[in-house]
Amino acid sequence: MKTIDDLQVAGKRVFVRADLNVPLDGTTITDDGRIRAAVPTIRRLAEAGARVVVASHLGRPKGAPEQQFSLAPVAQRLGELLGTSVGGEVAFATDTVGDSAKATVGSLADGGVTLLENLRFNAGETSKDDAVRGAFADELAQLADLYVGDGFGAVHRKHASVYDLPARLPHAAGGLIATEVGVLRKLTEDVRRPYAVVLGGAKVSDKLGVIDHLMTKADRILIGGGMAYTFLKAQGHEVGSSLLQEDQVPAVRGYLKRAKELGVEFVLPVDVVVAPSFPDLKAKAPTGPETVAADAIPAGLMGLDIGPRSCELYAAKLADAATIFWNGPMGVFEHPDYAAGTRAVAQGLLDAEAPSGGAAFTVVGGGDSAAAVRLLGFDENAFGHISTGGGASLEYLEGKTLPGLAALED
Ligand SMILES: Nc1ncnc2c1ncn2[C@@H]1O[C@H](COP(=O)(O)OP(=O)(O)O)[C@@H](O)[C@H]1O
Ligand SMILES: O=C(OP(=O)(O)O)[C@H](O)COP(=O)(O)O
Repeated sequence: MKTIDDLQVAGKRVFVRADLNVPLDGTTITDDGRIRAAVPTIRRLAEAGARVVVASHLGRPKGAPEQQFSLAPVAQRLGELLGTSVGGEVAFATDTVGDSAKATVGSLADGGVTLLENLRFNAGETSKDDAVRGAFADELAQLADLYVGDGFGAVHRKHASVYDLPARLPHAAGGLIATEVGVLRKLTEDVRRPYAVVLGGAKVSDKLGVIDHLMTKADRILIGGGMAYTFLKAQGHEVGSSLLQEDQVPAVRGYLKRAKELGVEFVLPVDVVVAPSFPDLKAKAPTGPETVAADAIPAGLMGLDIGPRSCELYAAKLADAATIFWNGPMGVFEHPDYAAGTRAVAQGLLDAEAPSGGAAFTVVGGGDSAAAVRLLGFDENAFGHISTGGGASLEYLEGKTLPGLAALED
């Protein structure tokens, strides 16, 4: 893979595919970790005299503009973080390949930075049809002379800006991708054991598939968050109105059976925190949740965090691990009533000590997991590595060819 050093960028329009998919509360960015992670590559390009065209997705709009997913607040924050290297300002294009994008890119001076509007406002970005994606990539290619792939969190997506565009322009990998791959590679080689993997979050259908592979690598797999209820259902328990991937229940039953054969330990919640409905994350008003046994979730109630006994169990299962990979919050940590499980697991990572002595090597992956660690007040430097990609790092660990990495190869 070429790096930025292999490109002559001065005076050239350089398209940087970043992952600036940050959590928002209205138009307020609640955690800017992914923007901070994107800054070094953008700054280097700008300081080398490139005209930098930054692009990203945010959330999952359905191929048309939706104001709540606008990247406008991100442009402002990116300008603040880049500071003097761009005069504190990043020009924002209110579309991706339309008049605003053409005009903004056209008026860039050497060393200037622009951010395009959300790539997913265009159906071509995520289309499964190669020709439709290709046509959108052709339009994007008109905006740039060179391509730098640096959106690690999206490299597992076969999307136009990630996969098709680099085929149309001279390309290189940015510094963030190089760092992420460098660290995660360690987890695919000889890991120190016991190796524990913690999985949670809400992207259940996306991430259940990786368990098949993780079972051949990890000694223990701890399941929480929205992921837990498909497992509890597979064990024959009712899960009320909790997040459930019904069509995956048979597959999960298979994982549990195979894990026994392989001697891999699955750790599931023994109790869960439930409420009648999903909490209002804006108001953050107390919701009066109750804790119930995981095998006795009442009909109509929704599991929103692992319970206190599960927190203790998970901490104990992490305590003697030598290597830990964690993706996905244990509960709806954005609301204080459902943050305890995520806090317990984060603390568990920090307290873990390998049987041979010394702190465990810990990796936290995922936009929300990384945000949770910071928002709950943990020092991000206390972890071995905080990856900007959740699904991306899981698929990397699986040994899959990731479209956004394959496309950067020569
Ligand atoms: N039991 C649950 N029910 C619904 N959503 C949940 C539950 N537990 C966690 N979540 C949500 O999962 C989201 C993060 O999931 P995900 O995107 O998969 O993680 P990451 O971004 O770290 O990869 C958070 O917004 C959190 O509120
Ligand atoms: O947030 C992301 O992934 P993650 O939640 O797995 O860390 C990336 O920005 C990818 O987003 P997507 O899962 O909507 O393609």
